[in-house]
Amino acid sequence: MEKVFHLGLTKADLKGAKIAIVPGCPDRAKRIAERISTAQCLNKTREFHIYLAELEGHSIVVCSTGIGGPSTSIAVEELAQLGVETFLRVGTTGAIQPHINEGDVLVSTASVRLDGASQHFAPLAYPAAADFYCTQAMVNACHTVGVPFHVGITASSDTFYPGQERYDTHSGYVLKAFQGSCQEWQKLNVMNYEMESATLFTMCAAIGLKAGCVAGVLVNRTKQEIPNVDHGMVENNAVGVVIEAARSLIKNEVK
Ligand SMILES: O=P(O)(O)O[C@H]1O[C@H](CO)[C@@H](O)[C@H]1O
Ligand SMILES: O=c1cc[nH]c(=O)[nH]1
Repeated sequence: MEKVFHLGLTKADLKGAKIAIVPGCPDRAKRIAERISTAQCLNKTREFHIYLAELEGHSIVVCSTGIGGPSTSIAVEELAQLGVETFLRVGTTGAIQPHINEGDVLVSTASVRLDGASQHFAPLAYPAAADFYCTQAMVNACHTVGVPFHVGITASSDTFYPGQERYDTHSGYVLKAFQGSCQEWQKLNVMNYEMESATLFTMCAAIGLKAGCVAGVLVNRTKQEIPNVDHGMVENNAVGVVIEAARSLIKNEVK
């Protein structure tokens, strides 16, 4: 098989891996892979840093997606061409409900589609829903790891600033379409904002793949805009959950 366009890998490179852990941040990909086992770096190209590790005797890929839907859709498409069937995103996030604390872990059941890329896979009426079994594995993993967690709906935006209604910007202006949107999502019981899950959930459901998403809370937007929490602690909590979720999916699949 030829190498896929962006990731520059062939099917043989993945050694039969069926599960990918997909963080946004390239540096996080390395830390996750090394926390799982001795890890092999398969490639580093653009925002895609790809590692192969071994979990429960099976190969597992860790591949960063970069920020946002377009690059996420490339990583998912090309990993699927290489044989991956299940995608577990682990990210960071901003909470918008007052009862959620920094460091808590949020498991997304579905996402508000404030992205553009998902509309290249299915019309807006189609839900951005996580796979049930991936979500169940994430929730069970939260119990196993023993972190405070919340389960619910995420707003997933193409932009970090206007789409998440941030006024602490160069212009201070937010397009009318987004003015009041954060309060609307709060009233509709949305837990948080991040930037990839809408694309990930929609494309995976539409093309017959499975996806779940967990995120560590860096900031609670009802209190402040700039995080002042230990990023390492936030990442550790969420990464611990995604690794345990992957472990249980492998064990249950394989038996
Ligand atoms: O920490 P990651 O996985 O990158 O996720 C979140 O952080 C980035 C924005 O700072 C976006 O990618 C958002 O989804
Ligand atoms: O507020 C936040 C924090 C992290 N990532 C986001 O997309 N939003």
